[in-house]
Amino acid sequence: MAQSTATSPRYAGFNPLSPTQTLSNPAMDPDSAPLSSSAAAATTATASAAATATATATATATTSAQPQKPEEIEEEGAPHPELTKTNSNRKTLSAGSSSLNDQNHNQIDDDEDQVGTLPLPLPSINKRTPALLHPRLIRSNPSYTDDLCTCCNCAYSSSSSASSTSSSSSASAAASAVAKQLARSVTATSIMDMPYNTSPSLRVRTTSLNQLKKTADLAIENELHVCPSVMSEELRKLLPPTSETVMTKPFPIRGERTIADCTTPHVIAMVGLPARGKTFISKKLARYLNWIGIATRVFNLGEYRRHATTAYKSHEFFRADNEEAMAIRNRCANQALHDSCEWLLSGQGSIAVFDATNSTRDRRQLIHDIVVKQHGFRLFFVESICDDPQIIEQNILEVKVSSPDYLNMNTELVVRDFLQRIEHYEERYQPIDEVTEAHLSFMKVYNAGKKVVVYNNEGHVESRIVYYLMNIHITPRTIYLTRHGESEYNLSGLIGGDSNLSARGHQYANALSTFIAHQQIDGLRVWTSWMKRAIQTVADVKAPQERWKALNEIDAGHCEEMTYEQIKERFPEEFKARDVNKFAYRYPRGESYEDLVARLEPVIMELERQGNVLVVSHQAVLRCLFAYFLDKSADELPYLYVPLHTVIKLTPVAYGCKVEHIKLPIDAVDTHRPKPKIPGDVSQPGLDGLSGELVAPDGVGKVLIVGDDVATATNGNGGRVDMQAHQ
Ligand SMILES: O=P(O)(O)OC[C@H]1O[C@@](CO)(OP(=O)(O)O)[C@@H](O)[C@@H]1O
Repeated sequence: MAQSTATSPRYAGFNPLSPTQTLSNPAMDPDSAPLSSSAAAATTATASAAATATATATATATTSAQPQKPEEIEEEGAPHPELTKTNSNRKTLSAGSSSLNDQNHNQIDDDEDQVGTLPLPLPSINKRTPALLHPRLIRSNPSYTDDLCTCCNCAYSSSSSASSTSSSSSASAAASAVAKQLARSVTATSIMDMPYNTSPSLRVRTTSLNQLKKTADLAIENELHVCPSVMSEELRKLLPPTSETVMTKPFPIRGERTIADCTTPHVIAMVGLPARGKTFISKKLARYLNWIGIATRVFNLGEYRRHATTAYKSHEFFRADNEEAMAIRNRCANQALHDSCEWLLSGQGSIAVFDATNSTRDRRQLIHDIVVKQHGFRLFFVESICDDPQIIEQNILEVKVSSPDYLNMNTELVVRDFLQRIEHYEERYQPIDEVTEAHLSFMKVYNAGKKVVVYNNEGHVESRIVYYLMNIHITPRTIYLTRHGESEYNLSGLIGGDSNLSARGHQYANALSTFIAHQQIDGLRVWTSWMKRAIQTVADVKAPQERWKALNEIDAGHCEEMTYEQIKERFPEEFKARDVNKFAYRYPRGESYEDLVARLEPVIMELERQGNVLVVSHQAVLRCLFAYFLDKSADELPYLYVPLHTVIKLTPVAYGCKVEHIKLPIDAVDTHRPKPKIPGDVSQPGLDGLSGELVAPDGVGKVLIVGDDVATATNGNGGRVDMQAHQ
């Protein structure tokens, strides 16, 4: 990724109060590294400070308020990829094909019908009950619009009660409605369906609600007939989590933080010409948001179109005057948007990413009308603008060539056809305009992150998205993950602690340095935890080294330096509870995997900014990092197989990651404890059957065994070793 010439201070001068900000990418800005100071030393950043915050308060929105017709089909989204490697067969694109077309603002609106059912496997929709909705959503429902609560003007009141004659009786009736909704949600839904019901504190709430469910009698229901603002603390705890009822801790854990921050569903709508990396951004963003605990799903219009028709024969399909195709495209766009909103309403997710070109003002207005006005959701546009022919070319060659649209087609023809497809879009493309579309909230990413503009940032979720997208890059690189060499505690089955390497652990340290030297990795940096076993493992690795406290192993609290058997014996209930929900389980006075993910977010952010990195850490920590790159769920994460004396090599490709497991030929104990069939059982073989075998679970990668010739080769001449500590 090209480096910006203007730099910004931490968070790139990002100021939510400023309506327009032009930000530089902080990728090489030492100040913006969350934990790293040494990263700064390595950067060649041309970091002048001060993001050019060209805050222009553009107040007048001249956008037409008339009902909009979806005039243009906004599809795009062939399979994606990281627009990375150069290709020797690369064709040069005509300069004209990549130019942005800011003209054609007077475009026709094609007709649109809201029909069209696609055979997509969408989840069944259970509407959220109002009690589970954010007040904004309740307000957006006509039956809840008129009367607000007399206590606090919240939306816990409604006009739905025909009997309400005064404001107080209206409030009481409304409270009653809410209580009924609550009771209904307790009985019929939904707490167990909440995406984050794994959080320990939610577990408490779930239990309470389940009890309530059992005993739900009139008395309890009556007690709930008050606005949450005046409800007792006790009662409020029983409410399903809404923005009013979730009490976050000073350092909230993942699930709680998520619910509190993301109570209002969001639609992230992509904007941009084809081959501008929109699908890449969508998928990567979704992976990140899911990993931090915000349930996110991508709705890719290209997939809808391919389900709807096999009519695509050539770029002619995308001509603006192709009425038949336009009708199909419009139907698909409407359906995808409709499904996004339904999915959010169902309560299954918090963020829907609408991956389409959305390249005209009218289309964006229509999206705004549906998402914001009709549903009361938040809407954030992410426009990817690219006039660098090389990036566009790479994108076409690496992603579009393998698109189902071009099965069995010669590469040259694909490139030609796709460039013509882009031209059809260019005829009508209208980049987001901060004057005529001043009511929108958006960011613009230029040339894969060289420059970023943020406008009307509305909140925390948007800020995180902006920050994340400012940090990712598409430069080819490789990340190596490995655990420390076998430790003395590993040998005796003790968890945690800070022991030294065993004799075999030292052998692994030698083998690792040899392996790394043989790889001849350009600009490699080495990150380790602060633990002795990790630091000893890279003693001979010749590359700049950094120590991250955030990479320390999971804190087992009272169970530190015990074997699993000892924990089972001394704390049987705790031991069992961990097996029941290993992701959410927090050791007494220690951490959970959920906590670990939160602790590791800055590491991921910094990893995204870096080039080649070797991370030497621990079993639980590496599971979390691995899960981010492989898009693994919270259920799978704590059981990912990360054996000792094995290097996991991750190479970004297309929209994902190539994974190689490279086992160096030094024996080690197996510390993997599979999920037992019976919680708390230490004798039974696990459910995943991984114990003792080096396999690449789920076929996610291949296992390579590096031969003795490499492992015993002499160390290469290494580079400078500079040590930095991170806290
Ligand atoms: O979450 P589980 O499966 O217990 O694995 C984490 C454990 O792995 C261990 C080894 O048992 O990690 P490591 O040796 O990599 O530091 C423990 O220290 C740690 O508590």
